[in-house]
Amino acid sequence: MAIESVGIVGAGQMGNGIAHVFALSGYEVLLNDINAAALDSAVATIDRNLERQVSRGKVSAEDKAAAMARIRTTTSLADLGQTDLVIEAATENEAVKNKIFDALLPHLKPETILTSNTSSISITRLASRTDRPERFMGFHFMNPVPVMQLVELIRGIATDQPTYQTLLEVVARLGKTAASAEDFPAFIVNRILVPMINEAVYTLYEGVGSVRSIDESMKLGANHPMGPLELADFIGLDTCLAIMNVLHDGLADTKYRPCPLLTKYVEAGWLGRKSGRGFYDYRSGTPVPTR
Ligand SMILES: CC(=O)CC(=O)SCCNC(=O)CCNC(=O)[C@H](O)C(C)(C)COP(=O)(O)OP(=O)(O)OC[C@H]1O[C@@H](n2cnc3c(N)ncnc32)[C@H](O)[C@@H]1OP(=O)(O)O
Ligand SMILES: NC(=O)C1=CN([C@@H]2O[C@H](COP(=O)(O)OP(=O)(O)OC[C@H]3O[C@@H](n4cnc5c(N)ncnc54)[C@H](OP(=O)(O)O)[C@@H]3O)[C@@H](O)[C@H]2O)C=CC1
Repeated sequence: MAIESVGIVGAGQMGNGIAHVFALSGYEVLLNDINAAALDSAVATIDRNLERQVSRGKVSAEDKAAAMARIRTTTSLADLGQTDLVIEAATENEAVKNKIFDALLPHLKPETILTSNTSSISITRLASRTDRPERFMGFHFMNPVPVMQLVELIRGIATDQPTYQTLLEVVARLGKTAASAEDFPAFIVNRILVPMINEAVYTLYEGVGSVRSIDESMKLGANHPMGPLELADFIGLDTCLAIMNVLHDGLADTKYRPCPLLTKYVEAGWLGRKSGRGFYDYRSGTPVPTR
C-alpha cells in the first residue's frame, strides 16, 4: 500500500521528531495531542530543529519551508481518520495507549496501518485489542529522531507481510535503517540500553560515584556520546522507569528491578530535561548535578 499521509498521536519529544522527518521526506503530516499548547510547542521545536539543519547546510531553506507547510495539527483524533498510517507516540503507559486506540479506531479507514512508537510494551497485546492486528506494528524511532539512523520494526504475532513490507519501504524513504526485533519486552535497543541506565542509577544510589563522575567515566572511558544519567534525563526518567517496569514484569527476573532512586526522582516529578530537572538541574541554562 502506498503511504502518503501520516497521523501522529502525541506531540512530545518523539512526536515532534517523527513529524519532522516525515514532513521532510514529503509525507503529509497531521499531528495530534490532547493538549493544544503541546502542539504549538511541537511546531516551534520542529521549526527550530529544521533551522539548525538549514544553518549547517543539511537542508535547504526551500525544503524547510515545504516541510513546515506539510505539517498540520489537531486536538481531535477523528481528524486522523483519512490518514494512511498512524503512529501512536503518546506517554509510555499501556492504559493511555489502549484508550487512544479505542477512540481512534472507529474513524480509521480499514486499510490504514496502525503503529506504536512504544519503547517496551508488547505489540501483540496492544494489537489484540484493535480491529486490525494484522495491520498493527511496533514502529520504534530513536531520540533525537532527526539525527538517529535506526528504526526498530516489531511485528506482533498476527502482523502480516504486506504491513511489514510497507513499513520497510517507509523507513527507506525516510533515509533511515530498519532493524527487525522480535516482540519481547523492550525489544533490542532498550533491552540493552535501559538496564545499563538503571545500573548507573544504582551506582549513584550506592555512592560508588557522583552524577558527574559516573557520566564522565562512561563518556571518556567507554566513548559514549552522553553519560548514562545525562541520557536518562534526555529520554525522560518516567519513560526509563516505565521501560524497567515492563522488563521486570514481562521477564520476571530480579535483575530488572528498577532502582528505588529512579522511582523517587519520578515521584518528585523530576523527569529530566522535559520537566527542567532530573539527575541535572537545567533551569539556569547550565546543567547542574542534583547529587
Ligand atoms: C528510549 C527509547 O525508546 C529509545 C531511544 O531513543 S534511546 C536514546 C538513543 N539516543 C542516544 O543514545 C543519543 C545519544 N546522544 C548522542 O548521540 C548525541 O549526544 C546527540 C546526537 C544527541 C548530540 O550530539 P552532540 O555532538 O553532543 O551535539 P550537537 O553537535 O548539538 O549535535 C550533533 C548533530 O546533531 C544535530 N542535532 C542534534 N539534535 C537535533 C535535533 N533534535 N534535530 C535536528 N538536528 C539535531 C546537530 O545539529 C548536529 O549536527 P551536525 O553534525 O551537522 O553539526
Ligand atoms: N523519550 C525517548 O527517548 C523515546 C520515547 N519513545 C516512546 O515514545 C512515546 C512518547 O515518548 P516521549 O515523546 O518521550 O514522551 P513525552 O512525555 O515527551 O510526550 C508524550 C506526549 O503525549 C501526550 N499525550 C498523553 N496522553 C495523550 C493522549 N491520550 N492523546 C494524545 N496525546 C497524549 C502528552 O501530553 P501531556 O504532556 O499533556 O500528558 C505528551 O505531549 C512513548 O511511548 C515512549 O516510550 C520511543 C523512543 C525514544
